[in-house]
Amino acid sequence: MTQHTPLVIKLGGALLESNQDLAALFTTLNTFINEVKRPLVLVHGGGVLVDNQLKAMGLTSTKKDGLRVTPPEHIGVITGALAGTANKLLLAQAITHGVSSVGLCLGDGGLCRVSQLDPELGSVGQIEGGDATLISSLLSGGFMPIVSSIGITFDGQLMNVNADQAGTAIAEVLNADLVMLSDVSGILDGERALINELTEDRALTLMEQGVITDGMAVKVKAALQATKKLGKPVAVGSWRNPEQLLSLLAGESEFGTRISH
Ligand SMILES: Nc1ncnc2c1ncn2[C@@H]1O[C@H](COP(=O)(O)OP(=O)(O)O)[C@@H](O)[C@H]1O
Ligand SMILES: CC(=O)N[C@@H](CCC(=O)OP(=O)(O)O)C(=O)O
Repeated sequence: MTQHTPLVIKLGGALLESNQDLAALFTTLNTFINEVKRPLVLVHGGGVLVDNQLKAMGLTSTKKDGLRVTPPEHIGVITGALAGTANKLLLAQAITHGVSSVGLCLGDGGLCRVSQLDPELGSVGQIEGGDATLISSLLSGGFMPIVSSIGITFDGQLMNVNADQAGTAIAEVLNADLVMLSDVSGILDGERALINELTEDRALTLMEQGVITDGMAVKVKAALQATKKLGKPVAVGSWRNPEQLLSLLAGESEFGTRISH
């Protein structure tokens, strides 16, 4: 990782359930920003929050191949959970930890162009490229963008985009380095042991064998695509070990799983 290459960190939504882990992570980010002085962008999910909000509204939700089936009547609640509550909780953490930040969604400034992925999934979006202008000017102004995975189609429909796909797409738009932080130490093999280096061939085998499943399969597929487009590995690790994260961000240590093609 070179000094001025932007770094995109994708945060999995389970982090939002723990104030202690949130505080530890933002303390680390503050240190990173002050010491390493590298442009930083956060992209976040919030799957757990979406589950809770839908349940509270008496709505049931299903997933297909790790993606949430999103009937158009659910998109308002999901937008509220992701672009509203999750985004603003993270912004609040940034403020209280002294990190100047701006909360955005994929539609702001044309950051990501989004279209419907598959009519069977309803209001689920896929990203077809984007425009780094807004994020670049925020980074130049010393702000850390915090981006939710809600997108808007060219004809104004709100879309629920998987946050791993949003993270990889934004890393591609910025030609950034990418670290994906989840609730596990990295990608685990059939014996639940951490895999340090994961290549495409092994990833495909582990997905076929049902060892990498659900949200992790979506993450690995998105990461594999990003490693090809970016020409560099993507790291998947835990938000539970911010000290390790700092070493990784400083280019000092191995961390979680490195995915390469
Ligand atoms: N081989 C695997 N290694 C690690 N986690 C896996 C694996 N296969 C499935 N998972 C599941 O994937 C989850 C992480 O994916 P996801 O819930 O989408 O995370 P996030 O919200 O952080 O993006 C883990 O908590 C775990 O339950
Ligand atoms: C289409 C789709 O699956 N959207 C995801 C968006 C949030 C997300 O990806 O959150 P995590 O990073 O916490 O998994 C969802 O509705 O759960």
